[in-house]
Amino acid sequence: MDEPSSIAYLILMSTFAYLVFWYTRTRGLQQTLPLPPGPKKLPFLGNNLDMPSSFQWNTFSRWAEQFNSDILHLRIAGGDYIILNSHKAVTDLLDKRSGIYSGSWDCDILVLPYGEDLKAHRKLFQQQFHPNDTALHQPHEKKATVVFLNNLLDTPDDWLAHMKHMAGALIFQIAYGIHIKHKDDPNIVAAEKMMAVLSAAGIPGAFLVDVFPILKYVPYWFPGASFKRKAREWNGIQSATVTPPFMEVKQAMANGNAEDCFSLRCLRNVKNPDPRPDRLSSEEEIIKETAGTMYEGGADTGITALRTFLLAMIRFPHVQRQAQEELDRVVGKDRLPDHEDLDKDTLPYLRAVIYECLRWQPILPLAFPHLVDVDDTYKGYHIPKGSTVISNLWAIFHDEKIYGPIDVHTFEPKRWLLKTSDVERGEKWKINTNMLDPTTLTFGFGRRVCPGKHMGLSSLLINAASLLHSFDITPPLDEFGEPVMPKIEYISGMLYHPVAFECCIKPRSEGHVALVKQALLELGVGP
Ligand code: HEM
Repeated sequence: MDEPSSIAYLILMSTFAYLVFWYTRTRGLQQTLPLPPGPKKLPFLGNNLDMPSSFQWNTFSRWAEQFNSDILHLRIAGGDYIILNSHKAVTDLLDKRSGIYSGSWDCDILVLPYGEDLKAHRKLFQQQFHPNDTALHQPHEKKATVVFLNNLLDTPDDWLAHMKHMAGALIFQIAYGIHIKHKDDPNIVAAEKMMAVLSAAGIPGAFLVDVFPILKYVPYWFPGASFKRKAREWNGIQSATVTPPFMEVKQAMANGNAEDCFSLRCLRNVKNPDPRPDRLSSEEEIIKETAGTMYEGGADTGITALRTFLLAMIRFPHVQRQAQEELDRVVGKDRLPDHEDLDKDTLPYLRAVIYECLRWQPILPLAFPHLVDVDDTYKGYHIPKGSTVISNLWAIFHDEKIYGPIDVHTFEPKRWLLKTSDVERGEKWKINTNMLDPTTLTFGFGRRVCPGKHMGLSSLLINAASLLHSFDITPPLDEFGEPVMPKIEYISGMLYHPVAFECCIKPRSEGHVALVKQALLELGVGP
């Protein structure tokens, strides 16, 4: 061997020896490290019997206290589960180590896309649904809200149906450029059927499999495995829902009369389209699936948030009045609120109300499970590769160290506000930016953070502002004219929404009615 090649050989061998040493050392170290604490595991059964079937976040919080640890380990159906109960643990792992904590389950019944195509889906979102490009969603949000307000004027008791229609119509407009006018539009009917299958309220098993995806491997005949039959049903319905509207866009594009929308923007960039109008190339299939996830990810989450908002407005009338005073001062009575008004410096009280809704009753109390791709260590504990990592957002949102000293179980928007001396503008408050912004938790973490986050928040804000600007929201009256206050009761599920309740939604004045009618005319979106 000549000299240079023997040096190269030596370097190669020492690098190899070092890598072997490092690997065995870290593997050895990891395997000697304990798992995070948690309830005692039974042979074969692990923690299966410890798991409550509802409101799991309360049990996780109790265990965190009992084991004095913000990170817990459970073994359920043979799978490893890591439960994170503090903001620090969630940020350290899911945000800072997002590169290895962003895996996903290939789970049949999950609301959102999982599997190999995930990266392609996210790329399309990044390219064609960018947070700075508000033109793709805000004008449609405004229109959908005005139609919603008008429907409330006509049949206020049907508020939930109107809300669902508004959320569905908005997504169809943005995803496919399709104008949904009637509540029995076949697209909406199909989409609602799809979401009904997913509704955790009706299918506790489905909720459990979302949170504990390993359960999907239990056999069909297993007692309680009815969610598996639902999953089959779901696959068929999902395809029947997302294919027709996408084919409409492809056809309209070929005819040269497609409206600007997410699908069209993506289709324009396709390198290898299938020339047949009723077929899709693999590239087009990915766009179809991605557009489909907009409804799955964006419709029910937004409705859940608005339902909590309405409930809070009924239960806390003084909060409603303060928000209306702010809207009257900033927006006035001659126009409806616009997106430009929704900045946290412009309507700080409204912003505080929305933040408080997101915190008080989190839309997804356990966020979405992530998978860890490799063995890891945290706080001296071993985190096994393949563990499902669950963030207990409920615990974080009710952590007194973060959201105290005002009682964290009380609905109190003032916890978000600081007094200001800007008396000239009539401002009393500004948002306390030192308080942990709930939108950094509500929409998930790291590489998997919700790609519709910007739209989710802006649509929630414009709806809340417009509702309070035009209407008074009060409890229903009984036969003696006495108010019947709805209870603060929630249904345990992946999406956390209140038990059905009634409310009175009345226009604040004739002037407010006229404003809605006028806006409807101006936007050219007659009922
Ligand atoms: C208030 C409204 C919304 C909430 C609370 C919400 C929340 C979430 C959460 C928690 C996740 C999982 C993030 C993670 O794994 O860490 C997610 C993912 C997702 N969201 Fe949203 N979202 C909302 C609105 C929307 C909207 C309007 C759209 C689309 C137009 C959307 C589309 C999606 C999609 C496609 C995913 C899957 C992303 C992935 O798995 O990579 N969401 N959302």
